[in-house]
Amino acid sequence: MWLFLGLFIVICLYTYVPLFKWKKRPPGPWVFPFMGSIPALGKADANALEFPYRAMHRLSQGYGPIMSMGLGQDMWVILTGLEEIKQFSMMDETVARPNLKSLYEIYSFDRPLGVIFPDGPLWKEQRKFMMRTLREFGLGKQTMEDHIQDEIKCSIQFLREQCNENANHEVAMQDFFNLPCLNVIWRLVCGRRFDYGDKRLAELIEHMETFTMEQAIGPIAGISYLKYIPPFSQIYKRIHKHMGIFKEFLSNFVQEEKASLSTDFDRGYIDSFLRAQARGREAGEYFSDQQLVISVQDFFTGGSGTMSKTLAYAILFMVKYPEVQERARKEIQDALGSRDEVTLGDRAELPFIEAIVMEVQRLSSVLPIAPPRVPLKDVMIGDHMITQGTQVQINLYSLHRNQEHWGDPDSFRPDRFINPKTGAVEPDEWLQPFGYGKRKCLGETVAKHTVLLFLANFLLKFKFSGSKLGDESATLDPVGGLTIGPKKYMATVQDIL
Ligand code: HEM
Repeated sequence: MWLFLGLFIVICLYTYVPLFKWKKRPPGPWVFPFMGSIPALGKADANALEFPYRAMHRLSQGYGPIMSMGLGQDMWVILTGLEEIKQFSMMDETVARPNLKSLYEIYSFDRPLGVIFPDGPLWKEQRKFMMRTLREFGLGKQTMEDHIQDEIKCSIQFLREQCNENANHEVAMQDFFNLPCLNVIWRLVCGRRFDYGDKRLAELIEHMETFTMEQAIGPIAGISYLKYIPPFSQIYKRIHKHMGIFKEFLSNFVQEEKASLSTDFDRGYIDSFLRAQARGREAGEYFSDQQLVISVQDFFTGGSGTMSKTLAYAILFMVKYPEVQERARKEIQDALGSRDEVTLGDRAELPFIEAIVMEVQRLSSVLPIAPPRVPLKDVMIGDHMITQGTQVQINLYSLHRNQEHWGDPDSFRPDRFINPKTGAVEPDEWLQPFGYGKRKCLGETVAKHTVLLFLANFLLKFKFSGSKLGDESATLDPVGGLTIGPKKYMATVQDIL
């Protein structure tokens, strides 16, 4: 009994004392031993574990755009206001990531590699290389568009086959874009694609989603001792196993690509990286095989699921708002005349489609919280100081649901992005699905083009409506963890072209 009590007190002190190193913290809820601010999160949102970003957003409405709270044995700052996020994201001192040991064990050979999680010289060098290489490959150029268009053609055929499989022409659309979007990334990585029937493709998605769609991954990554406590210990082991298989697949693939490297041209990112590796020191310090494997993994975990979940939400909104779907289709038909393929060259004629994509990105917030940061020295944001070493969360969901700015943040209203006088689509600074500043998403252009081209071409070829079987499951509530997407929903798919 005394031993148990003693142990409890030691754990409480271990988790509580570090929280009070920081005396004048930004406003925030009470912090309790062991539990930190979890009671306040639970009070703000009964489903706080499922939707932590929503619980934080609700709390911030009382505490303001810079809020502090205790999570695990650390004090965290949550940024939810546009000015605060902009100021913080533009500083050199705030590009670093916290030391997420459990995450590196799961994700990247026990240390931060790739581009999403490292910082310092490795991140600088590799981010620059990735940016340059993606640009050379044709981000926003014809080669990339050709790849996307070809994948769209394959997936249109695939949807036709699926909807003809049953008399009601119903398809579970929440996962439909997983395979095509993984292929868009696969082409970027090596210039090739998988056949949709290839079992490896479905397996890769399963391994990856064990990580990206796990609700508990945020707490496991951020609170170092959770991996020892059930049920988190089992979850940790499961994700570790799946990501191990995923990395092994990529490692083997990288070795095969190395063996067949041609001297004439780069098939994809892997070839460009291998060529830089062969050039040695003049190319940079960090061109190891493991760095390549995790960079490729970053493309998949950062790019594939985010695009496919955005598209799955786009179709769900089309089902829920048939009048928006009809107006969008008419805009496409008017722009194309007798042509039957939407290209990027048609964009100027498709302001409403662009507005729909923006509104879908705002309401879905498929990556609701950017990966955490840690300032390398004390920084002033607004009137508050964030002390060196404090973990910082940038809550993008909060920007997208800000009541004051949007007025009706929970309504689906693409016209909010259309200028009523000119009819042109206008970006809004409060829409930041790709993050802001020095660590902004590297795949923004690929993602924007992919989502727009898929959606427009699918709306031209198919009409989507609710399930004839009276399936009520088409809710807008999300599932997931780091990345979120719609729950399972059936759509009736009518082939119209
Ligand atoms: C709809 C699709 C996408 C969304 C919503 C999205 C969103 C984001 C966000 C919010 C971040 C974090 C920014 C920050 O740390 O402040 C990020 C980082 C990143 N994204 Fe994306 N992304 C998408 C697609 C892609 C694609 C297609 C790729 C690759 C081709 C990609 C590659 C990356 C990489 C490498 C980073 C890390 C950048 C760094 O830390 O320096 N993303 N993305």
